[in-house]
Amino acid sequence: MSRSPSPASSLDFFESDPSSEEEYVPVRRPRKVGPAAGGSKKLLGGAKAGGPKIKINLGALQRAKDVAIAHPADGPIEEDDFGVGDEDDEGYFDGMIGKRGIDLSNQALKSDHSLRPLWVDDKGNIIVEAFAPFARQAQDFLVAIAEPVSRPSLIHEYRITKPSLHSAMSIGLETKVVIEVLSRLSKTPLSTRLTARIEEWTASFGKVRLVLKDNRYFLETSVPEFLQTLMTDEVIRDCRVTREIESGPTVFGAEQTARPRRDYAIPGTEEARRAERGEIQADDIGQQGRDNDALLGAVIGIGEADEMDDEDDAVHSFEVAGERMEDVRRRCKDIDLPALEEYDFRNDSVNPNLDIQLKPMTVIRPYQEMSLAKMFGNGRARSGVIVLPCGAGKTLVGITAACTIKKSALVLCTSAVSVAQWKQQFLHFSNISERQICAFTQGEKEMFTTPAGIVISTYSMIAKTGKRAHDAEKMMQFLRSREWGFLLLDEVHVAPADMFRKCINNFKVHAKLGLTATLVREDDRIGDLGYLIGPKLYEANWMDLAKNGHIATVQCAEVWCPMTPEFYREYLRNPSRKRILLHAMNPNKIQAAQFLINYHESRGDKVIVFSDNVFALEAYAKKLGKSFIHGGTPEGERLRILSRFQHDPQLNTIFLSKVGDTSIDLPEATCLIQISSHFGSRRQEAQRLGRILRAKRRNDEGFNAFFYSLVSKDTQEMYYSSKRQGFLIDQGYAFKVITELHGLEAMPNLVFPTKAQQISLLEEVLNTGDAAAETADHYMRLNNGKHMKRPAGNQPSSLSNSSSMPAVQRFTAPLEHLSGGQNLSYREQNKSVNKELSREDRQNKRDRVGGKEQHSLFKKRKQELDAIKKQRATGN
Ligand SMILES: Nc1ncnc2c1ncn2[C@@H]1O[C@H](COP(=O)(O)OP(=O)(O)OP(=O)(O)O)[C@@H](O)[C@H]1O
Repeated sequence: MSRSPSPASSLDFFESDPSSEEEYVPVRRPRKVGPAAGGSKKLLGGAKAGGPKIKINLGALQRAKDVAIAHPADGPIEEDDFGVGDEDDEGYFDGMIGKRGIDLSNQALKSDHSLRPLWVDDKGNIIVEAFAPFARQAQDFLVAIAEPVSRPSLIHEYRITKPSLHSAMSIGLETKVVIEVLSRLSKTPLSTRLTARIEEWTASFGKVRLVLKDNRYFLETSVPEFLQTLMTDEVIRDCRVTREIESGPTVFGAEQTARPRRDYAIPGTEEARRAERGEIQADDIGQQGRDNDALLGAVIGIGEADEMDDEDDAVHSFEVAGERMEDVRRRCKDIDLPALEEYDFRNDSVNPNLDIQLKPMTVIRPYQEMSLAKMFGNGRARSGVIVLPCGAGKTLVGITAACTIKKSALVLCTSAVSVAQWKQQFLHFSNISERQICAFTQGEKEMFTTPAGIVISTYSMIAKTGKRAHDAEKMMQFLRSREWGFLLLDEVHVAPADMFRKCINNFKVHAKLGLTATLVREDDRIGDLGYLIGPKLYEANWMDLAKNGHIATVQCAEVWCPMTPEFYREYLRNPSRKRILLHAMNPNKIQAAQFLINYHESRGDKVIVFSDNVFALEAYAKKLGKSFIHGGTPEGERLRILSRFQHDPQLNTIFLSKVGDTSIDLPEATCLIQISSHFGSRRQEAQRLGRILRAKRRNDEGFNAFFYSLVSKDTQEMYYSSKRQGFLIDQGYAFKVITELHGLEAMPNLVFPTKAQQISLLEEVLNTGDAAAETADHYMRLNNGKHMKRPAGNQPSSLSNSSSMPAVQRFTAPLEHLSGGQNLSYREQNKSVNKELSREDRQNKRDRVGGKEQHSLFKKRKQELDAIKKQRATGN
């Protein structure tokens, strides 16, 4: 089977069967094609019981994720199918997968291994044969106990980690159940090392709780040794609050920790409707979930999980300082006594109830119900994170959680647009009245007047430091002074950023729920969510949701556009800042964009073209006669363009800068073309794809949405592009490479058809100042979000059909301006990549002074000076 990019050379694949093996070979650069790739053909699987030793290379499996293994039982799978031996390629998949591989060399297969779907190694790496019997049940179980690493069509990967086991414990699974079920699903016996590790990692989970009572936080445990550890720990001791009358820890009765069963239905579910009609009693509530557990137990041969045995005799507790919450949580995690946060909202008589419920017409979907069942599984509200794909309805999940808890709630999101959307959705899906819900943004600063209510704000608004306006300060005091039943964090992956952490720690909150589609950051802080918010409670499988019509099925393609020789020559010669502009403005790319827009408009699609580079955005849009929106487009014009895109059959394509990555709900859009993007951000790629996942037509027979990334060949864009795709590939999306667009050259009105025109474009690009993205985005930032008059002759004209290049004014600006990303309240980029680029840039500058090659005499002198400096520094 071939591992090189698909030879697809035209758009024919639109019409082809998406399940066709030939068409969906995973797309990878032919980095290493040679003897190693086609090397030895050792036996990999299909062994007899007790047969040969097994060694699987995960990195290689990654490459083979979508290679169809049609009949695994029919014969041995050969290493070549997985590209084993192509070791040099490993670094290519950095960050996507454990590179070490899964080693089962000391394990013998069980006699009925073909019935069991899992390969499990002693480090907790798991490979699932998604085509095997019981694979479905196995995956439901794995989602609860392990981290999904990659879930393409046939081979899935998971990894057991400490946080993933804590998530499992937090939703009520027991250590022995985890081991028992894993062992039964595995083709080989579990190693003692792994079982010991699972036991060790779960031993103390759930034994320590962090509880908010009367505006004071307490650490609670029923295990005396843990109490001892906590009270003697240096950090925790430092966070302890001792009051005169309570010098020692307080002791409560057993009822404090008893785990109740859920005896209320989650609003919006069939169960809730049946309970309302009196068809089921309190005792039967939650039975469906228990039945499912029993069914899994029956399939794998064990009984229903026992109730957690934590009803000890007494609970010891001591107070910790509210303002030291982050330290307490982090320290508890570090000493392996993670503090569980649960809220017994039904028995909270201190905080007033909020009269909120879902409107009768609101019906939540099965996966939304499943995620909420994890949060409310034992009758209390567990703090944690729910991960659902873009467009899958996270807002309704959050609203339903608020309707279940029925206490005052604080909702934080990333922008003022999202605040407005959340408010509107609360009013749409629930019975909350305008009096009970308010927004806290630059423009709105009201407080609710009822005893309980909802406040929606942004992370930046809450995290703001320094002097605030009087009304904003009053609002903050109001927020800080009270207890909140529920803190809802939208796009929770932003929360670990330094400036936003205080949003979590600033308030007295009982239950926290984080929502996100992409639990990824390009730094390593995503793990902090575990102690900042709580464990991951649920993560949906994108492909399953697409199969069931909840999100659209998307065909993804990367279109390789060769650089014209003239552009490439300049690309090689120029520093990286200019290079970005050169590969974005490559005439072949502009033509490819024109061709794809025409093709999709003629099919009746609505097209969004994304460009982070605002200079390119304007240039493309004007040249192709399309509307565009970026940070500098006035609000009224933005709304007008968006509304026309939705309703006007004459306006079928819009160009969007980064401002459209999130929070723009355009269910009409069915095709996305990305012409320039912000380095290697996997999250941005997923969020952009999210714009078409909610396509209105998604349930039409045979409907596909389309996602293209236009990449200038042999430039750094290719590297970033493959990095960006990492997250989506792990969700099961296959990116097809298109190397040629048939019919492009014959297209009437093709832009830049002659060499002379291309060279004139090149001249314009080269004459453009380094801060080529000087656009209204920049003005927005300078003017603190308010619009500012642009210089004469450089007015944005979003609807302009002029074919001229945008007027440019020269001024200096940092590299980020080139991406149009400076207008976001939260930016994420691969720091190491940026460092590399600026280092390269500095080096280029050093070598070139005033655009000319530095004279060798200066170079030599510089080397001498460097040597002297070094000598001085080392004292020699
Ligand atoms: N159960 C449901 N019933 C009806 N409509 C729903 C349901 N769940 C979600 N929706 C609708 O689906 C659309 C997408 O939902 P939402 O905006 O909450 O997605 P999201 O997951 O927050 O996406 P993103 O991550 O892109 O912001 C909305 O129009 C919402 O009203």
